[in-house]
Amino acid sequence: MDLRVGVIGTGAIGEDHIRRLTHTVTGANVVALSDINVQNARRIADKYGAKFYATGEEVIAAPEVDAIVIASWDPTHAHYVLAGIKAGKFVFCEKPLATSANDCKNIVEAEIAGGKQLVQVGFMRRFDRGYRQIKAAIDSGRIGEVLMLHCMHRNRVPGPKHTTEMSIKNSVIHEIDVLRWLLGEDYKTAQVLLPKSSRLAEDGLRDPQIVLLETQSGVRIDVESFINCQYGYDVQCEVVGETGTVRLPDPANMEVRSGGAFSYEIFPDWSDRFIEAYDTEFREWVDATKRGIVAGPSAWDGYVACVTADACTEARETGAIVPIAIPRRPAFYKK
Ligand SMILES: NC(=O)C1=CN([C@@H]2O[C@H](COP(=O)(O)OP(=O)(O)OC[C@H]3O[C@@H](n4cnc5c(N)ncnc54)[C@H](O)[C@@H]3O)[C@@H](O)[C@H]2O)C=CC1
Ligand SMILES: O=C1[C@@H](O)[C@H](O)[C@@H](O)[C@H](O)[C@H]1O
Repeated sequence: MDLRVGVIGTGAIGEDHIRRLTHTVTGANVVALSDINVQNARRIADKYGAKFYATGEEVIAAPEVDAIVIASWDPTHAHYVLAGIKAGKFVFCEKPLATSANDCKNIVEAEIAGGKQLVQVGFMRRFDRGYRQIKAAIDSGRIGEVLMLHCMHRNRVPGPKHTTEMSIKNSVIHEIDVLRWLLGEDYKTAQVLLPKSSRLAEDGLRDPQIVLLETQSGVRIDVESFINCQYGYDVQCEVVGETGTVRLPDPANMEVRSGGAFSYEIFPDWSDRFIEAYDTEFREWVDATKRGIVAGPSAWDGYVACVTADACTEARETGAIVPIAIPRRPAFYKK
């Protein structure tokens, strides 16, 4: 039987996930949805044959809904995740799990109190073919012990109402999660450097930013976050080991030789750049949910990412090197 999914938030990625659950992933069906933008949500409900509900809470309570996808704005996530846990339903929550570590802690505690893991966080880079290849290379020992990582996360232009804080809590949070997953260890300290700001960064936005992380074993990481780079969506990652390096491949795209020049298209945003990762993420989520388990990034991973992002925010505000106090992982969240 198909997994019957209710979606909260039908904006850019919410609609894309509805399309993917309907047309790309087998074994699932979007039966209910809600958004405060009622007109757009009704249009999407009609298009995909789902039932429109006036509130997210009604979607969660709907008897025909087995599992929830949350794709509303970041500050709304915690409330809906907690409601999903209370209803005993599986929840896929787009990143970040919440906008504060304290809200994440409440989610983790609620999940533990309920006695069953239900929540997966939308850290889709763990499902990307290139990052998976890097992980396999690291785990095989092919480049020796990892010493350093050089990463880049560039967006062409920021989304509406993007703030300096969001560059880390909404954007670099992807690196915070995926690098921790690649290395299999948590972070120890954070520092944020603020280079000269782009003149195209409006409303006082500090952009670019450089996030420096140190892991518990001493691996050093630099992440350039540049939200206003203008030329395209560009994610890079190079891992330097004792005996070699591995680098994230760019997605396959056509090469053009024309007019005396060689060119290679760079995607404009995340939706095309990571399309295969999102597809794989949802295939695996539907499969695991039908088996009654959480197999992807957990609420614990969302919590640790948020603790780290909060430390980065403090580091940016104070200019200090901030220690990152990662709580001890409960046995409930097996590694
Ligand atoms: N994994 C990834 O690579 C990506 C993740 N995201 C995450 O997905 C979420 C949505 O992002 P976008 O689609 O880009 O934003 P968006 O602004 O296009 O869509 C968000 C939608 O949520 C709705 N909404 C806001 N508050 C609501 C509430 N209380 N109840 C129901 N609906 C509500 C808005 O009306 C809007 O339609 C964000 O949390 C973002 O961080 C977004 C883009 C990529
Ligand atoms: O999650 C995402 C967006 O919300 C965020 O704003 C972008 O910076 C990220 O690259 C994208 O993957």
